[in-house]
Amino acid sequence: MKKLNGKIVDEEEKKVVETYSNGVGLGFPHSHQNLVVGYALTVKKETSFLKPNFRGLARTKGIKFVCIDVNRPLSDQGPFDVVLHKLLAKEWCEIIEDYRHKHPEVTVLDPPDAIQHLRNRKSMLQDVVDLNLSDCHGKVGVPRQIVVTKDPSSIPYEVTKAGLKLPLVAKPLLVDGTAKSHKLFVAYDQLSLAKLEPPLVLQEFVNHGGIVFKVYIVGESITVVRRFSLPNHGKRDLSKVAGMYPVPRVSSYLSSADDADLDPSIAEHPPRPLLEKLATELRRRLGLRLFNIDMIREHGTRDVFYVIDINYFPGYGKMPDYERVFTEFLLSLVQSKFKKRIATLGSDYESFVTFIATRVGHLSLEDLYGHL
Ligand SMILES: Nc1ncnc2c1ncn2[C@@H]1O[C@H](COP(=O)(O)OP(=O)(O)OP(=O)(O)O)[C@@H](O)[C@H]1O
Ligand SMILES: O=P(O)(O)O[C@H]1[C@H](OP(=O)(O)O)[C@@H](OP(=O)(O)O)[C@@H](O)[C@@H](O)[C@@H]1OP(=O)(O)O
Ligand SMILES: [Mg+2]
Ligand SMILES: [Mg+2]
Repeated sequence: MKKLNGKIVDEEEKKVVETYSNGVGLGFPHSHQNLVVGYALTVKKETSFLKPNFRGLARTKGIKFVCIDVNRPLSDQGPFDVVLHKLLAKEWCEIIEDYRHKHPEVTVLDPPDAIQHLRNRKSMLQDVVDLNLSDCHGKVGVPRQIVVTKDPSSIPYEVTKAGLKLPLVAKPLLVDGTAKSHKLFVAYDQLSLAKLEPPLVLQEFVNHGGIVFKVYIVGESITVVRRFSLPNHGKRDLSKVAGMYPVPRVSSYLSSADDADLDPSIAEHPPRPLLEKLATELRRRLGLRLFNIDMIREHGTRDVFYVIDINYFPGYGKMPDYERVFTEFLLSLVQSKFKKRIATLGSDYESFVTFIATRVGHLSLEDLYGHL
């Protein structure tokens, strides 16, 4: 640790600051704006997301991250331009909701009730169902599933009634950030289903060639990575297999499947127009800007996809180039805020400011707007 500009910084962060301050790297113009981003994250998330490289790059663009003290009133802290948060406590949701209403000038990422929608594995997929994306360079649906809230002994009956085909993936209904909420099982026979612990969703297993596409959304940006997933089950194996098997967390591992030597018909990314449409619609319907979509391609097809999971503020630290993507995203939030301010002043004023800005090369639009 060393001191830089009066602040203690990590050696690695300092190196990044120096590199980008010398004009090497990103290629976006130097900015003099100061953007204060307050964050309320678990220590685990802070470590995996706010890595020195990212902090350093953001700093060169005038972005400062400030840790929110959840034990002190939020309005006494800051002032913030943006608040990033992923904490689960109910009290926190109330605090942040109240803060949003009292401070409409602050961009809160994202609204707590919209995040809450993703905390239930049924409601998280409902918007994909409603979207009915069937003719956009491919088809996107969700696997057939039922929700079981009580009486595990009734599960075999419910499964038969709904006509679900084995094997089934059993997932805890609520995703509450605990390790337990990520404990999944694949059930191969009706009897073992009765041993499961509700509340849960039972979802048909879809053969997909062992690859899952993680589609990361950061505002308008979409990044797709491939990860290893569960292998296909064969029809012949099915008659021999019984019981319930825990799902290993293979797809959470850092090792990406992007460089693996894969069958192109399995590895080919979902078509870009399909992803654009899906992301745009989900962003709007969910009212979220930071999430990821786990998608699989039905084995043997080219364009039939299933969304199996949507996560709020996922592990962006594992996303390639996330430092640049996030920095640009945070800067774009300020720009759109300025544009909104100008719009409220009327179109003549907007043309005037644009005219001045384009002629005063060394001043950025933000510098000018800052005086409004
Ligand atoms: N319906 C399905 N058919 C086939 N495989 C599935 C299905 N659902 C889940 N899987 C496999 O199980 C893994 C975990 O499932 P899922 O993503 O729903 O769980 P999660 O605990 O929410 O994971 P995350 O860590 O992404 O939040 C998937 O990445 C995929 O490999
Ligand atoms: O860090 P968090 O606690 O938010 O954990 C999230 C984890 O991110 P991490 O990689 O930073 O651990 C994510 O991994 P990726 O799929 O994006 O790889 C994913 O598993 C989320 O579902 C987890 O959120 P949760 O569902 O538990 O709330
Ligand atoms: Mg997942
Ligand atoms: Mg998940």
